[in-house]
Amino acid sequence: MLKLFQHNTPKIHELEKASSAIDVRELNLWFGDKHVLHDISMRIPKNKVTALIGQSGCGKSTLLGCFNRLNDLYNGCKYKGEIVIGGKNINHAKVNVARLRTRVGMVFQQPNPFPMSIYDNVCYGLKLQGVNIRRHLDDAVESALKEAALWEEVKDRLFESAHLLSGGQQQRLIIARALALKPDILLLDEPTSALDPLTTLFIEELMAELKQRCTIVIVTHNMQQAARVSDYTAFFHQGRLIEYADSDTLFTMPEKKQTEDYITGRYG
Ligand SMILES: Nc1ncnc2c1ncn2[C@@H]1O[C@H](COP(=O)(O)OP(=O)(O)OP(=O)(O)O)[C@@H](O)[C@H]1O
Repeated sequence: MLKLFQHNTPKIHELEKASSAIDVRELNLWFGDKHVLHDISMRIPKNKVTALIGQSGCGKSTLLGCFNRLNDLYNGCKYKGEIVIGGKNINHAKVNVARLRTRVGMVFQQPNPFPMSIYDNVCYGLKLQGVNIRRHLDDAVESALKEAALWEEVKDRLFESAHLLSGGQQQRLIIARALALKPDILLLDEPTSALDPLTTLFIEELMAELKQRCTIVIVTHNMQQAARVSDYTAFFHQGRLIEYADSDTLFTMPEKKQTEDYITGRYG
């Protein structure tokens, strides 16, 4: 198995409850009549990278979107069950969803910078929050771009359009935009599938750095990537959680035949 990073990861059952960043309890989700997620219960550990894997359509992105209530945007979506983040059930009707989304940032497959400068992209969320002191914005932009390993490449062109950056730079800019809000959790939905192999490695190394300061949940179709970057991996099939373990165990000694068939490419 290809490994970039040393994981040194405790087995899933050894994790203390206190170390969970996200605690999913009996989550079910429907789009209209279609039952998409079935009785999902799992604890996602703090300051680790957790990968969600499984065949196309098994519900990975939908589950990821549950962690910042993204599915609320779709008519006909309903869900039952709890998702506890920071001690609160985020599925509760009274949760402030805008605030939740600043604590739980999200990065999609296609980099989607706003049509504005690099600087304005990074501080967009902060300005929405009412931060308008120039020195504070400058500091936040510099620090987020440094965390996203982009500062050295853009420090002399902060006021150029973000659309002039390469695909890999744009994806790091989107990560910087999320980091500027100091999220506790970063959700990455196939963040490298539109990028070349070298840029992909660069972003993977960045994840290893970022988990020091926030919890990362990544959806990926790339088994090597999941094995390289994640501490824990959850395998889904048709909306059900089939197996969840530390990545070393899941990729070398899966318990379930279905998991083995998937990771060895026998289906999916
Ligand atoms: N907004 C929506 N409205 C209706 N059905 C949806 C919606 N979003 C997703 N679905 C359905 O829910 C199921 C799970 O989709 P989801 O995108 O979560 O799967 P996935 O595992 O992330 O797939 P992929 O790997 O192809 O991205 C699919 O059957 C999909 O068609």
